Amino acid sequence: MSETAVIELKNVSLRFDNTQVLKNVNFKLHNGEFTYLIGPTGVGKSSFLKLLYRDVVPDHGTVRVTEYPVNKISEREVPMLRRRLGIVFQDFQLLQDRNVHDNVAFALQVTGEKPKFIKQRVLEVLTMVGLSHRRRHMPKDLSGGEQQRVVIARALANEPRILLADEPTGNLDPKATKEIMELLRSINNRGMAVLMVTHDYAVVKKYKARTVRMVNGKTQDLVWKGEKLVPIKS
Ligand SMILES: Nc1ncnc2c1ncn2[C@@H]1O[C@H](COP(=O)(O)OP(=O)(O)OP(=O)(O)O)[C@@H](O)[C@H]1O
Repeated sequence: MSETAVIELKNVSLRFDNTQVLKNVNFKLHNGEFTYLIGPTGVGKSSFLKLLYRDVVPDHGTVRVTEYPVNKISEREVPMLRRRLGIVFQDFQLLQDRNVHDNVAFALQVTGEKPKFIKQRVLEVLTMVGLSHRRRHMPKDLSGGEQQRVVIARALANEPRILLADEPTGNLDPKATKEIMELLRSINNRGMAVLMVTHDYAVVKKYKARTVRMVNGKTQDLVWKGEKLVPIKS
């Protein structure tokens, strides 16, 4: 694994009205690394992700995503930054009036790709997630796990450097959770960095990877000690 950081936060603080969400946070995600971000409800995990795709800007500190100094770029550069990131949420957010192919194609149309390339790339990413045979189906005719795989295919369409996943298994049963985790791990094995927010301790335990907890506005790296996740001693 390369030691190059694809995400770097330096001394980042973020506050909403009376809530101090992050306090002087330093964090790195390296190229090709898989990392879980865990922590109780309301601690600021989603806000952390929002900082990366410039949905919110920090009060202090710097955020870098690949070559983009996120809090310094102009509005014009935000779409380019976002192309570096594939984003997957818990609620599938597929367009219900378009079939699977067209949902994935949409991500490529908005970035101005040519129809011939779009057709080829959609087939490629749907094959990667094991759903090319379902490309003419409507989202409502797919299971939850299949819908989430379409969302992942859509997130991969523009060849991002990093996949951000906010509770990607949150709405899924154990079988679908297993499929999604195996898919995310295989995407990571092809070299893509993955930052996954989760509440699911069973998932973190079964598919072990670097685990970072958010607590009191800080991030803290954890390690497995027997059956328990404990802070790394600094
Ligand atoms: N746009 C906003 N305006 C004001 N407060 C906000 C805003 N977004 C988030 N917050 C507050 O910031 C804190 C962190 O919220 P965030 O959604 O990042 O937490 P979370 O760890 O992702 O929670 P959950 O696990 O429930 O999704 C919460 O107290 C929330 O109410």
